[in-house]
Amino acid sequence: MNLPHKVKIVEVGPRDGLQNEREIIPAAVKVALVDRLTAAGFANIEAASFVSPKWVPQMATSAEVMAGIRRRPGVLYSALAPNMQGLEAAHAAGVDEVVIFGAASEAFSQKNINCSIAESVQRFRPVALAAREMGLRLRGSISCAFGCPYQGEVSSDTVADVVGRMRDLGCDEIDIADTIGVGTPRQVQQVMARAAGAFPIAQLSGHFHDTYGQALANIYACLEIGVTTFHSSVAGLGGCPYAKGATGNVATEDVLYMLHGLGIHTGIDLGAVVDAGQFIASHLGRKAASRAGNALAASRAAAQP
Ligand SMILES: CC(C)(COP(=O)([O-])OP(=O)([O-])OC[C@H]1O[C@@H](n2cnc3c(N)ncnc32)[C@H](O)[C@@H]1OP(=O)([O-])[O-])[C@@H](O)C(=O)NCCC(=O)NCCSC(=O)C[C@@](C)(O)CC(=O)[O-]
Repeated sequence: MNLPHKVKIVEVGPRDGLQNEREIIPAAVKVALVDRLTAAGFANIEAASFVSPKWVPQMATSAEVMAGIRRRPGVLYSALAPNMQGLEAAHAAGVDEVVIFGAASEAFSQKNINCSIAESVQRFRPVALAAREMGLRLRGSISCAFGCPYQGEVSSDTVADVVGRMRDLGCDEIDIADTIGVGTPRQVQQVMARAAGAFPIAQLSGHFHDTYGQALANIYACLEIGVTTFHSSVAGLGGCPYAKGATGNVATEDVLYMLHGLGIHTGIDLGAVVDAGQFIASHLGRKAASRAGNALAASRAAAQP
């Protein structure tokens, strides 16, 4: 089986990773995290979210975060924007890419963005048009592509249908998200292959939460069928406030350890990501949820005189 030589990792820790934290994290800590991730070599960092602060209070400091970070030329800084209000705030804050986020589950769509799938597409249409006029890159994200915490099964037909709608809105990239981490490798290949019938596989990305410990296997399964973009979260941070019980995204350190071990180029310095993971974990007062990150940090500490 031929695996790709190069993979793009979108670091989503500062947004997906932190949005679910109960204690409000100072903007300066978020800025320091994004700066560390920039220095580690990511080409794309999801740094902020311009959603209603009543819905996700942790993301209320997004404009402050965007204003504080040290940008490296060529790096894409992304943010969620569910509606025109979010888009305008994201544009004013200087994001490079906005993410419209829908779902393949009607129940989740209602819980997360307070509207049906069809209504969400109507809401995204002016956002997509305006984002184009503003010269912003546009990404679409589809939650619950492998299962839903409210309605259970989700069909691959529905995923492909939503992919088609996101494509018609002009998305440059579309994320197929396992919000609650229930997908398994063969299912993931089937859903991705259906999605690739509606949108080029080179512009699809896999966004896996690791709730059931399947995320690395699912990424490997995606590599086998030609997916080359994945999302991950430093220190395995994360969870969705509207998907109770869902744990964090797959840890970036674990993904990098696997990809580099496979000889796949990412352009990212794993050691610097381990440092970033230890930094944010220590701020949050708990151990990082990355097996490779913690092992590398421990072996480094053991090697010190
Ligand atoms: C979509 C809405 C706004 C609809 O929420 P709504 O209540 O139907 O909206 P509304 O238009 O009636 O507005 C209600 C209030 O929110 C304000 N408002 C409205 N929009 C904004 C905005 N953009 N920025 C700031 N404020 C905003 C608006 O001004 C108003 O304020 P009020 O008049 O009551 O004072 C809401 O449901 C929402 O913000 N949802 C976001 C939920 C969310 O962020 N979830 C987590 C991200 S998705 C995710 O994590 C999944 C993903 C992407 O990672 C992939 C995966 O793993 O599945």
